[in-house]
Amino acid sequence: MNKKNLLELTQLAEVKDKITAADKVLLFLDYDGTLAPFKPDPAQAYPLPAALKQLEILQQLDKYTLNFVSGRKLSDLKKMLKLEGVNYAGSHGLEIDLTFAAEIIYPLAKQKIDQQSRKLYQNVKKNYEKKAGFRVEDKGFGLAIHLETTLNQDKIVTDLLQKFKSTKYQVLPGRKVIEIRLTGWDKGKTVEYIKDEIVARDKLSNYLIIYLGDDSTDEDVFCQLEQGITIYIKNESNLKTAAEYFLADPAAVADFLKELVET
Ligand SMILES: O=P(O)(O)OC[C@H]1O[C@H](O[C@H]2O[C@H](CO)[C@@H](O)[C@H](O)[C@H]2O)[C@H](O)[C@@H](O)[C@@H]1O
Repeated sequence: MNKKNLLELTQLAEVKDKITAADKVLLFLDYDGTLAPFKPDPAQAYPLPAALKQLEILQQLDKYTLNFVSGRKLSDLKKMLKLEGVNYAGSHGLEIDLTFAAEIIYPLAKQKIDQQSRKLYQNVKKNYEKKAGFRVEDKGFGLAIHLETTLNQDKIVTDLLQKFKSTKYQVLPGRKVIEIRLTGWDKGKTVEYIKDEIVARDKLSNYLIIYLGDDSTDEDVFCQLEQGITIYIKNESNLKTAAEYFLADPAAVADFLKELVET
């Protein structure tokens, strides 16, 4: 696994050259594990102040457009970041709030969810809400089933995959979490959608996309992005990723954002 640590000088120089050559940088960031260190309670997982400080500066620069893409609910994501003049995508992009759009965009609004899929979703929710060792987060567009321990995670995932097999929902294992969300949309499609909207609105031709993310749902971006800079935030896991570069943790992300400010 020959991944490049972005905070090493050669890598940084490579990235800075690309930034200098572009008229505009579309900077996309995931939230949990990228800007905010993991906490047992999601309500206590705040962005690192050092990262927020740099984001506030970048937001003021004409060169940058800031976009946040998270598995969290849109309202939750906005509450945690509290940044004005930036684009937000919550629920893995199933709810998108663009600064220049009149309304919230729901990419799968037209998709009909059959009775059987709805029923199963509610049953699974109720079932895990009652179980010790689990915490269920209902985000409307999906469930996050948080696990205290990963001991039985594989077995639970297998069971849920079987249950949701012929439904409108997909089951995605993460770090001590299992996400159940609507099929047909992901963070990769979200980034593509937001990029197209910005490019059309600002008539951009010479732009650079940078995406930073830390988990399996961010891999959809790393795999789908045709051009741009992809950065994996490793945290405590290994370097199994399609991203080109890596950073150690949210503190390293804050350092990288500072480098962007200074470029
Ligand atoms: O797309 P992200 O911004 O990375 O969000 C993914 C999920 O993150 C949250 O859960 C994770 O972070 C929590 C806070 O540190 C932690 O308690 C939990 O164990 C992690 O799985 C969030 O609660 C989910 O809704 C997001 O989908």
